[in-house]
Amino acid sequence: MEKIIEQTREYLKNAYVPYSNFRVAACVQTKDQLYFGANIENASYGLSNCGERSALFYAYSHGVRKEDIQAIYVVTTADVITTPCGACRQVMAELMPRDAKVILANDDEIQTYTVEGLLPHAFDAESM
Ligand SMILES: O=c1ccn([C@H]2C[C@H](O)[C@@H](CO)O2)c(=O)[nH]1
Ligand SMILES: [Zn+2]
Repeated sequence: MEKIIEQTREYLKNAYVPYSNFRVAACVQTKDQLYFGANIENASYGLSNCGERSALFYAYSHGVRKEDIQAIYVVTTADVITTPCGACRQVMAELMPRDAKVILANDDEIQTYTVEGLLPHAFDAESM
């Protein structure tokens, strides 16, 4: 776990954050691969993409599918552990298994959640 967090931390430098200056890096873990991403902002702020979604979309773009995913790691340098935004929780509920781990880390601490724990009763394909 610490090794993957260290590798993910390397991607903080790739975050494009001219507006918030808040860097987030993420890593999607499958049985045998790691897919990294970082947050990418836009002058039209609402178009900014979080680190979590960057990593998930990158993994899917390389053929990864829901059942392949074991965990997503999310790394910041914030003083407190920050949890994923609502948009990312909804995307995680669509693209990751409910019991997949969401591992959050800053410089001092690691906290582990699940997709279900962060977004219980999610709206999904079965809801329609
Ligand atoms: O869990 C989070 C929370 C925020 N951000 C990004 C969005 C924006 O670029 C910046 C400030 O909200 O951090 C993430 O990438 N992940
Ligand atoms: Zn988000």
